[in-house]
Amino acid sequence: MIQVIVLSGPIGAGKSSLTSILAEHLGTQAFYEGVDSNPVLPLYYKDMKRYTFLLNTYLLNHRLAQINQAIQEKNSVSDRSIYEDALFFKMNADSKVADPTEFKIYDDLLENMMEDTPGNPSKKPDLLIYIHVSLDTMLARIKKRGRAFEQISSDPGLKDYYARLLKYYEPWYKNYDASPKMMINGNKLDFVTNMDAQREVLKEIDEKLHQIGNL
Ligand SMILES: Nc1ncnc2c1ncn2[C@@H]1O[C@H](COP(=O)(O)OP(=O)(O)O)[C@@H](O)[C@H]1O
Ligand SMILES: Nc1ncnc2c1ncn2[C@H]1C[C@H](O)[C@@H](COP(=O)(O)O)O1
Repeated sequence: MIQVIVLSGPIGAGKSSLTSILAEHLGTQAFYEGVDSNPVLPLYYKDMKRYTFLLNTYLLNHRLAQINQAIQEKNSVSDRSIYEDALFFKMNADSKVADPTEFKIYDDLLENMMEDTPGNPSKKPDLLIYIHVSLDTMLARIKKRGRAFEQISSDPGLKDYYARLLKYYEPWYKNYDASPKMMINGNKLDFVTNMDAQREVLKEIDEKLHQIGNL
């Protein structure tokens, strides 16, 4: 049986942290998006207009390869869904940072790639876990993690970018219908350092997995 769990949520929400906690709890394999090995990401943060299409093409290829691995495992956990890339791209197209035609071509390609085909396993996840955070939490976590190209201290314009990104997340989650979904309160629950909070989050996820019959 194929069971894939994917995390989703804004930058710094805690997706990678919860991915490793959950995979360890379930005794299953974790898949990470490989930020440090992504050659386009640092270029993107320097020049979003030029690199949005290339970054998303790179990510589409990378995430599809990862999905093909993840669907072979039982209850594998991935630290970001493929569907969120379109959210970033759409936001950039809406604000004229990216070309709307480029977005349309990307979006059609994504839809084609994710379409179920007879005789092949579905690439869609079995559960999407969304970590909700406020802008303050998001900014604090980005600062705490300290990835150089994400820091507002070196590029103050990123504050507005992060605020806009957050605004795109709420309707995105509301409209997401590719699989069952659930929301975790990433503001309230410090599942990284507080073991009670961690147990609470894992309990919520176990209950959801039982409910959808995947545990
Ligand atoms: N719920 C949480 N409570 C406290 N700190 C957190 C929480 N989630 C993540 N962090 C911290 O915030 C930073 C970003 O977390 P990370 O898991 O890398 O986020 P993401 O993968 O969503 O970008 C890390 O330093 C991590 O330890
Ligand atoms: N599709 C994307 N467009 C722009 N930037 C993206 C996209 N996917 C990921 N990113 C960025 C955001 C962060 O800087 C890193 C990693 O994301 P994280 O939420 O920290 O796991 O990549």
